[in-house]
Amino acid sequence: MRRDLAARGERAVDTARLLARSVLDTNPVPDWEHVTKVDPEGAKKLPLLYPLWLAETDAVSVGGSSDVTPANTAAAFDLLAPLSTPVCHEPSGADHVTEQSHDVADLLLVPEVLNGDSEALVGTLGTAIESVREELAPELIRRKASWLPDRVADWLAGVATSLLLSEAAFEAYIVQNPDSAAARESGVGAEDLLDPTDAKRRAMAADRHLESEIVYLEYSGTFGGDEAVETLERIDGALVRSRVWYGGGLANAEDVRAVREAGADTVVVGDAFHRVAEREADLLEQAATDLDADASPETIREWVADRVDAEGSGARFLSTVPGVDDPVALAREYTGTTVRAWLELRARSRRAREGSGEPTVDVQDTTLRAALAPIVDDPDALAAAIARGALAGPDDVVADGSRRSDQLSASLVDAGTSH
Ligand SMILES: CC(C)=CCC/C(C)=C/CC/C(C)=C/CC/C(C)=C/COP(=O)(O)OP(=O)(O)O
Ligand SMILES: O=P(O)(O)OC[C@@H](O)CO
Repeated sequence: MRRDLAARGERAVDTARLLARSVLDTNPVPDWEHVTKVDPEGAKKLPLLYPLWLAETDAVSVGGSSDVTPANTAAAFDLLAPLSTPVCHEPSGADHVTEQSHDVADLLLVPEVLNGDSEALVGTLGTAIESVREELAPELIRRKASWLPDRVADWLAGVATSLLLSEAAFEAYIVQNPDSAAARESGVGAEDLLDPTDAKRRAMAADRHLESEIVYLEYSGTFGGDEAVETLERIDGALVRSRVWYGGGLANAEDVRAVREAGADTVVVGDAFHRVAEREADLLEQAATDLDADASPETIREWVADRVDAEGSGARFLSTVPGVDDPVALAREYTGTTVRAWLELRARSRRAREGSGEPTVDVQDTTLRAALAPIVDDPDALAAAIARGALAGPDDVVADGSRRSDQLSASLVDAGTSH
């Protein structure tokens, strides 16, 4: 009798849960329109004033499928932690999840590939869960409460592991570009690509069986075109709870509109953002040759206007953000501020080296600090972190013990000699 009652109670809870899943939006992943993927690998740089560009996106996701390490992940989080924009962590290996990544990230995104090898579906995930349960969580509890009896500490480690996973959002990837690093890492070959009908069926399985918070159509590095649009249209309306994310090759408003109209809730942009930093490195070098350290804002504005247009990387990145009305004007504004900030930092860094010999830069009353003030809570700390990042050469040890970063587009290490 008691068992009957308990079973009936449980069934009622299940029914309520099912009903809630279908009627209410119980998905903890916000309905973001635009996510920028920041790859921590050293070859992928950040623009010097990355907080300005990233203030336009709804969320940042830190992760990449190759050459990501615990160290470059930590360095990326050091730079991104002070932003007001939400930051997600998308690890591609168990050891990328650390106490720091957990503290800084607003959301843990766990990839599982629906059309790759079993390692990329559940193998790496199993290894990661084991490592959290048996290493990360016990270490954390030992550090925070070394006095706890072993059995209690072990029980708490189990609870902490369950909590981490219950708060995570699972991403069911459909990887459709066999030439991408993501495909190589997840064992997706040409024979594994899915046509729109099969993609929809697996998306439905991910939504209703795996309960994945995100179904991610991934063309990493290339735009999926008509095939992606057709797949999204097929998936659209078939899912109950999962958000649909599209990523791959987005660098203009037209393609963004096409995938959004086809049913993508969120577009993810990676390469187009890192290209802003790539192009910026050359531009700053040129600016240091063409312009005086104390060039007026007007002179800088004209210099930038001659070099930044709709085909430039800044405008292309901003054109992928649905809320940005005039990408060229905004790209000119951000690039102008970057050039001013850079010329100023170079001059200050040179003066500091000539004076005390110390490679430090005072960021008070700088263009850098002023540009950050409206968009973050602690502009002093962030300006100092950026200046430090630009000052740190690949072999420098940063005096205050913070991690080195070679992720910024430009370095002040060798920049103090001209002008
Ligand atoms: C649960 C915890 C603690 C950790 C999770 C660890 C897991 C499950 C990692 C998943 C490994 C995996 C399946 C990796 C491949 C996933 C993938 C398609 C990533 C997308 O990579 P991109 O961000 O596109 O990278 P690129 O831009 O470098 O191609
Ligand atoms: O780098 P791109 O081609 O923009 O792709 C974004 C993202 O889907 C990669 O995981």
